[in-house]
Amino acid sequence: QECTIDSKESCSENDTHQKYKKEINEKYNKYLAAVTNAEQEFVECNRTNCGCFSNVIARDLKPFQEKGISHELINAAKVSGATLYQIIKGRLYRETDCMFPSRCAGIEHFILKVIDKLPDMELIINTRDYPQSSKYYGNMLPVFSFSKTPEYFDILYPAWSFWEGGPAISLYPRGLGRWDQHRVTINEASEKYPWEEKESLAFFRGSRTSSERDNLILLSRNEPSLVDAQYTKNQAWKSDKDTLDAPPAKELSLEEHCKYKYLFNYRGVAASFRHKHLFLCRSLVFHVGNEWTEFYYKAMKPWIHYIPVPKDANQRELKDLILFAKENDGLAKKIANHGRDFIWGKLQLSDITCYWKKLLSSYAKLLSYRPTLDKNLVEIKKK
Ligand SMILES: O=c1ccn([C@@H]2O[C@H](COP(=O)(O)OP(=O)(O)O[C@H]3O[C@H](CO)[C@@H](O)[C@H](O)[C@H]3O)[C@@H](O)[C@H]2O)c(=O)[nH]1
Repeated sequence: QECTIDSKESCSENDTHQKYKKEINEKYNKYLAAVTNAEQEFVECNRTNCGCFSNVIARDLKPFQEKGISHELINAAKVSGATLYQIIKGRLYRETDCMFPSRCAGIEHFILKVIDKLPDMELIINTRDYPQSSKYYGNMLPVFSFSKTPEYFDILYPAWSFWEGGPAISLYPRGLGRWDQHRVTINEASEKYPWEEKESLAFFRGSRTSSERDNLILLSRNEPSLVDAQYTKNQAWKSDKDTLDAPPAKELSLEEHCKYKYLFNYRGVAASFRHKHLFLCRSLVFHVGNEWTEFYYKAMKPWIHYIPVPKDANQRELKDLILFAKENDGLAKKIANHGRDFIWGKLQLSDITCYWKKLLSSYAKLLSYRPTLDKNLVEIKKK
């Protein structure tokens, strides 16, 4: 039997070490080649008129271009958890009921900012986490959702949590939100913990909304000097089983995340709101999986702005990627700064407003009828 890292029986101790060194070198070379490749292909996007994200609007609206969006299609798109809105003569109207009132408020905040520049239209906004218009079953529906995978037709809009309505945890009892304020406080924390003074640990705190997170939690239990990743409670927590057979960890603020060099981002039910915050720490973001996205993810590039991690990475693969970052500290710092500069410079609150305006203006052009005011709706006014 051949001596390999996984079948160690026929190895002498020296053999195993040599084999491991060879394998890890090959892996590191593969990662370094990926960096070189990404750097050669990378073109900085232009923020003017939300140019970094326009291609997402074009992509999401394209399927509806040929036939346009009829009144019947809008009616069909009234799926559960989705809310009908109308914009008529520069005023915003909505169904009386919204499944998640603070999410609706977080959406309305932005629409009201640009309302006088928008033509008449009606639209269906899904306030649940999960997208609604599958490419594999049912009809193609013009539903607006904050997150999706390539398997959905949903039209992406900037999440409510840029303003309010994000997940409520004990640290943020009114819900994560106010991106403008988090930007300032996390930026301050990043200055308090510059790269050279950060702890050389991989870090994660969050609840078990997806089992994809398990391998990092297990690696942390096996190698606490490399990773500190622990599950916290969420509202669905009933027993230690829900935190992978360990007591729930204490929550740590997003600012406190900045103490650590390597921050992991995982999907939850859909994309996770932690994603944009992690970059502000000027820590290196390890972004796991590439299926679940929000509107701005596509503009960020693997190996340029973050370290891409396969969604099914086992403990060994996770460990190798973290070790790679530790061994290549200058490169790790460069990617961390690049990711931070993107989010700091190109994902400002004004970019969110800009995206909403461009998205709704482009969407309205696809309506094949002139909407008239539905008397059952209520007017939503600026607060
Ligand atoms: O110690 C902690 C624990 C959590 N958080 C933050 O709290 C939020 C919620 O975290 P978590 O409980 O892990 O939930 P997620 O899985 O990230 O998000 C869930 O909630 C979102 C909004 O409801 C959905 O969009 C996601 O798809 C869903 O998985 C995130 O922004 C975390 O960064 C902290 O800041 N410190």
